Amino acid sequence: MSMFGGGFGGPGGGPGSGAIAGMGGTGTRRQGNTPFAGVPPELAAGVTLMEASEPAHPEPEVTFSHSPDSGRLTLWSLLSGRRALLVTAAVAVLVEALLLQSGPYLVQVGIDHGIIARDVPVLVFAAVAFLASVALTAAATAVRIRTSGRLAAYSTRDLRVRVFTQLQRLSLDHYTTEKAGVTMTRMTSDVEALQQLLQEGFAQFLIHGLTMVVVTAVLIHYDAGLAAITLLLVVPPLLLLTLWFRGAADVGYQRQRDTIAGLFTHLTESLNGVRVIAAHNQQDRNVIAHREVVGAYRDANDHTGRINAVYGPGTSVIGLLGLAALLLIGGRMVLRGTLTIGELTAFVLYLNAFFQPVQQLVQLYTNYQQARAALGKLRGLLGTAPAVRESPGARPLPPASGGIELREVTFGYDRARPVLRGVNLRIAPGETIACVGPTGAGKSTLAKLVSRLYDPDAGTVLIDGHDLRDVTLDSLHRQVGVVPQEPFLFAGTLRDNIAFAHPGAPDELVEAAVDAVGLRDLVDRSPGGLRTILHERGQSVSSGERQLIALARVFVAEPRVVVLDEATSSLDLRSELRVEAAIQRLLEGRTAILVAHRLSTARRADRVIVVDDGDIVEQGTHDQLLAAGGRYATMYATWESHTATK
Ligand SMILES: Nc1ncnc2c1ncn2[C@@H]1O[C@H](COP(=O)(O)OP(=O)(O)OP(=O)(O)O)[C@@H](O)[C@H]1O
Repeated sequence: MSMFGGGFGGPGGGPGSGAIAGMGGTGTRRQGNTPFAGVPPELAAGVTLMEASEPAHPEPEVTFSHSPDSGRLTLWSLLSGRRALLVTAAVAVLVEALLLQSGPYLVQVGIDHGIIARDVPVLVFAAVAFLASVALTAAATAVRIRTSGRLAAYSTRDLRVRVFTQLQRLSLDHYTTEKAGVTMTRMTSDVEALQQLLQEGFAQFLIHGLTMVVVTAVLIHYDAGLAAITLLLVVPPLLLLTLWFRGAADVGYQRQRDTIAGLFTHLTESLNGVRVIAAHNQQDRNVIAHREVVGAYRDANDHTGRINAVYGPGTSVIGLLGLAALLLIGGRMVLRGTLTIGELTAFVLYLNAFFQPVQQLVQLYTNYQQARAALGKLRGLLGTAPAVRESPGARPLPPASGGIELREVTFGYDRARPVLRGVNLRIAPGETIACVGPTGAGKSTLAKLVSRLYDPDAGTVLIDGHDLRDVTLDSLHRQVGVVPQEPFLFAGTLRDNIAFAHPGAPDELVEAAVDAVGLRDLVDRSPGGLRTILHERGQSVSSGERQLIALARVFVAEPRVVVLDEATSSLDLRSELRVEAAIQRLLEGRTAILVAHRLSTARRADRVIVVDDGDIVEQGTHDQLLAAGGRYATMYATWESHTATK
């Protein structure tokens, strides 16, 4: 499915139309010559059969809310949501760990009471019991892998949705400070590190931990003296080595997380800027830069590899030395007749069983460290409060007539350096205001405050007398439409993009938007009409067409107020005239704030305001300002002479 409500199937592919039929664009809008033209008659029977065996995919229960993420993210919070799976996995782990320890005991029984005592039935019993324990262990392992796999899959699915919801909730300031690559790392490798721990790590950790406890108890039961000597020989050096490893691994895995975030950051930036890089012949430099970030990641991996290379073989050597000591001491006890051959064999096997988990635990510890580092980063992201928050008592904005007021508004991206200072402005319902001024003066910032992408540091922005902070964000965004400076198109159909803000929009409204903004040509030229698939970020349409699609999108959303940040990229004269005509049509009967980069747009507005030095320095109609001979008049004269020479 596409990310839009209608999907490729468009409005017809709603619930109940079936997965495959939905892909084909069910209902009245199928087109005979498109790739999604529906199911050919000769395949219909097969498709019905397949649909019958399709599992049900109910509508997802996820709902979006602007309220901050509640609850602290912990490993337990990830697991506790599915208690039945958790209990089943825990029981399977317990059974598996206990069954695994029956092997050496059965070998001892077979040797001492079967072979040495020449008792064939006991030998057969020991062998059959061994087989049965192997079969039962396999069954318990299968149940454990299945349940822990499901547990991990469901928990990380929930976590991904939770993090994604938070990403949707965060306001613009977060995205200007946080790099996209870092966010990508949170959603990919950090979540995967947790998934790995939940899927295998925890179960293995429990199995090996239990094994070590059981084995110690069994060794003491066989011969407390021998167990004490052997364990005293191996446990202290093992403990020292483990303590060293813990400290070194903490640093190593943190470094690994940071360097992979750097790698993703460079990758996403390079992909987004691929055209600029090619146009400026910077591929060489970019490859070198990428080599550096990949190199940092390689160094971090190399570092953790070196630590593991010391710890892994180190524990092996300690284990083997322990075995050698056991052979020597235990062998002498057998010779003295205080220990049987079978007991010594079981002792050797159990000691081996004690060391294998140690090796595994090392691996698990590294896995745990990675997951812990990831958890910390994800917790930070989930705990970030959006700068623009819905107040607890927020009420829906009633249908607005569109009167806007800025009262003593002061705002700065950095509070210490305000971009706007004590701005006052009243806009009557239905009035079009053009905002002009030198670059960096704060025009777009003013527009962003009206659409509540940021909140003022001081003062108030009101719509129909309601402070924007007192109304719900949903109701505000429904009534205030925004056309950004650089329109963003999603991969999907032309229709999906036009009806983005209102996926269920009737066809008549979408068609009206197409005609109103002058997109009819493009629709008629495209092979699939409105169902033509656009490439990611609208790469397959021209920049003028992208602007028209963005205007059509707002037309379909039918807001009362339009905030339009005019694109700075220049178009050819014909496209520019088309965009200007589209803007005129879009603004009919609506309150509008235009950030005008072309003074031809300003000329047509009801009122022009000149923003400079953090405030409105002039305002009036185009003619009034020209007559006043102030800044606007100078700007206009410069603009006119410039366009005349073009
Ligand atoms: N996200 C941001 N973080 C920090 N500073 C910002 C941010 N966005 C804009 N600024 C700064 O705020 C000031 C006003 O920017 P704004 O985009 O409002 O200017 P503008 O008048 O719309 O300019 P232009 O005509 O070039 O679009 C500039 O100095 C700019 O560098």
